[in-house]
Amino acid sequence: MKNVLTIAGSDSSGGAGIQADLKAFAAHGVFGMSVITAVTAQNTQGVFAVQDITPEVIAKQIEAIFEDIDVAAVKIGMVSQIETAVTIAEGLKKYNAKKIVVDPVMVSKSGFHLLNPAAEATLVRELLPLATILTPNIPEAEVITGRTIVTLSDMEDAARDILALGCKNVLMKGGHLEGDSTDILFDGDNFTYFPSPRIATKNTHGTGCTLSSAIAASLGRGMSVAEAVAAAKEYITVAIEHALTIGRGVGPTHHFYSLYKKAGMLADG
Ligand SMILES: Nc1ncnc2c1ncn2[C@@H]1O[C@H](COP(=O)(O)OP(=O)(O)O)[C@@H](O)[C@H]1O
Ligand SMILES: Cc1ncc(COP(=O)(O)OP(=O)(O)O)c(N)n1
Repeated sequence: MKNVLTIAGSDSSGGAGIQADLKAFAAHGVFGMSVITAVTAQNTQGVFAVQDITPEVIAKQIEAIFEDIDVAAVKIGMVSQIETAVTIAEGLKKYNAKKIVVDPVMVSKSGFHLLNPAAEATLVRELLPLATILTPNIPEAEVITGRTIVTLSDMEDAARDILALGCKNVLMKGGHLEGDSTDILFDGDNFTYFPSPRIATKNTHGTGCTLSSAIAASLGRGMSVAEAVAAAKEYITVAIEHALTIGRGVGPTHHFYSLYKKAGMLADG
């Protein structure tokens, strides 16, 4: 079994962050490991408090894993502070980590700043160049490029700008646009479109975390970037189609629908 690491924040409600990442890893048949960057008090209705983990403890978690275990791929999510981004970059360079998926998490769907705005430039400078693939949503791509993005053509232009900053591939996620939810992969030469009809649901908590972890899991299992994105897009689409009405707000994606169905574990068969 391949070992895949998530470096991200904890979501107490289990829909996003570390918890979503580990569920996605389990559903993809890889062994999940975690470096926790921050602990959030969060549920389906919002984020209510954050405790950042110190750079020393983040560095120790990275050291504990890489000194002992082979890491096939890494996903980076909530980074929160300047020192956090610098510490992660130092650790991943020290251990020559490969197959790195960077989800440049900035603001939760509920509007909470999970990344200190003062740390945006550091994230771009320190972590983006390490990325095998960067997976920004539209608002994140707008912050990174300074562009306004409303069309698929705007997404392509932003992808070109982002790749020029040093990552090897960029997946522009279309969840925040009107109409179909089309994601666009740019590898420096070609644009590949991954369209899906927009699913009518309010339950989209953790969609970005789920997608980036699914990509990391498949990269860790040896797929190419394009294959991993295609597989992850199928996975997130099923996870949103069967998203769970948990809590009073925006419910989480369903990581195990296909597995449970195969095993006859669903109430509706
Ligand atoms: N309502 C929806 N229907 C279908 N796919 C969606 C929907 N919302 C998001 N997605 C997909 O979920 C993934 C995460 O997208 P997005 O919501 O843009 O990211 P984030 O969670 O980081 O804001 C993308 O693959 C996107 O296309
Ligand atoms: C701890 C933590 N990390 C990341 C997020 C953002 O998750 P995302 O997949 O972008 O989904 P939303 O929360 O925006 O629905 C988070 N909320 N918490």
